[in-house]
Amino acid sequence: MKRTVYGDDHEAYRDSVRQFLVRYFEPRAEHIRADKALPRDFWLEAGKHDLLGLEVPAEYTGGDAGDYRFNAVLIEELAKVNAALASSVSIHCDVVAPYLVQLTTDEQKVRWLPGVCSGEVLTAIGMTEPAGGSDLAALKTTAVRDGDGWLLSGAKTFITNGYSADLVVIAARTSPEKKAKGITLFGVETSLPGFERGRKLDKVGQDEADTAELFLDNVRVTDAHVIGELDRGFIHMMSFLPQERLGCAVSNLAHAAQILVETVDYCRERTAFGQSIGTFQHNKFLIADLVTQIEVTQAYVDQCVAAHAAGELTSVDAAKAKWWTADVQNRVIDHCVQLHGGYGYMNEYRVARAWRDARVSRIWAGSNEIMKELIGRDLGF
Ligand SMILES: CC(C)(COP(=O)(O)OP(=O)(O)OC[C@H]1O[C@@H](n2cnc3c(N)ncnc32)[C@H](O)[C@@H]1OP(=O)(O)O)[C@@H](O)C(=O)NCCC(=O)NCCSC(=O)C1=CCCCC1
Repeated sequence: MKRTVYGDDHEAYRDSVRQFLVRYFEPRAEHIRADKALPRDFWLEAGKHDLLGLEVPAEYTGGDAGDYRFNAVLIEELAKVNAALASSVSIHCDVVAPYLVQLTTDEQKVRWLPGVCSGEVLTAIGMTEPAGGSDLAALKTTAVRDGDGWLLSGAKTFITNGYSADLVVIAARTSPEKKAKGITLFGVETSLPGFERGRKLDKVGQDEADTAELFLDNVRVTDAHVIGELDRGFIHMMSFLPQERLGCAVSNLAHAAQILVETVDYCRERTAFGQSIGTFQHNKFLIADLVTQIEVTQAYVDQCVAAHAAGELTSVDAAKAKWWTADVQNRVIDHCVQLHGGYGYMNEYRVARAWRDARVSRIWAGSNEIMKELIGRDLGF
């Protein structure tokens, strides 16, 4: 079935992203995987090729696409090549950028956005802490008034891009007595005294995206670092999380769809008992089942993308898309491993790495259980 959500301009952008990845990512993929981070020159090239500033107005040297469908095209193409690449790049230009564009003063925009678009200022967001991720309103990092500034102290963990970032949006508690209504966001330059990065965390998958612990020990910032309104940080995060979750859904599905395409090719070529393995009824029916799961899910995700482009996506729509695609992705790729037989368990095979990469989709950016909690609450339970 022809997908109708994207027009000719989106497809032209898709082609340019593909060409960029063939030229600048694929030849270096093994080195990037071993290094467990995207190198800075990759980010700088991505900046030159208009990959990083889709959310950013042109006056701050962004692309000013003004249409979420370009973001979705970018995420799809990244995820088809590599799930971790999609995670790392989308945190920068699809997750953090909206905070820096929609909640900042003109002075902050001038200070941060040109570097965000060029790849000179790499970003991350610090929500999750060692003591908790799902219960976001209970975060413990503090921001205490100190003269005309603030002193930030605490720890963040599982921060995508945290090891390389130059600017991190940190959620900190400004009013201890008010749980959700006492959190403020700060744009914190990682060069500030008292800001330290911990280890580059050793994950099960998603090797190409760096993930780190961050420590803040009395990091002094000014009011010019406050992003959005004082004590409304939780509400700001709640209003941007649907876009992050939709981005995860787009990525989850594109990743699984691509691995399935490659697996179907494998099933055509691989023979056993004198015939291609795709022709065995068990495998034929399984492939039919998997293709159907992908295509039917694609229709819902495309509908969510169109709704978000029109400003109509609800947090519940995004929650449904995120948990469902995470399950589809894991189920489909697990079957793809099985269809590859022993090769499917070898790390040198893409399908094996995809299987490791997919597992986190059910955990991060709001676990499947938190997504179902949101859907259940919406039904009045
Ligand atoms: C959904 C959730 C569990 C909700 O929490 P509670 O039950 O504590 O809060 P609750 O009772 O829902 O609300 C508090 C107040 O706040 C108001 N409000 C909420 N949303 C909004 C809103 N949109 N606008 C205005 N007000 C809002 C609410 O009305 C309430 O006010 P009230 O006290 O009644 O006066 C939330 O905490 C969550 O979502 N966790 C997952 C975090 C999570 O997703 N990390 C992910 C970190 S990022 C990550 O892991 C990665 C992403 C991608 C790749 C790398 C890793």
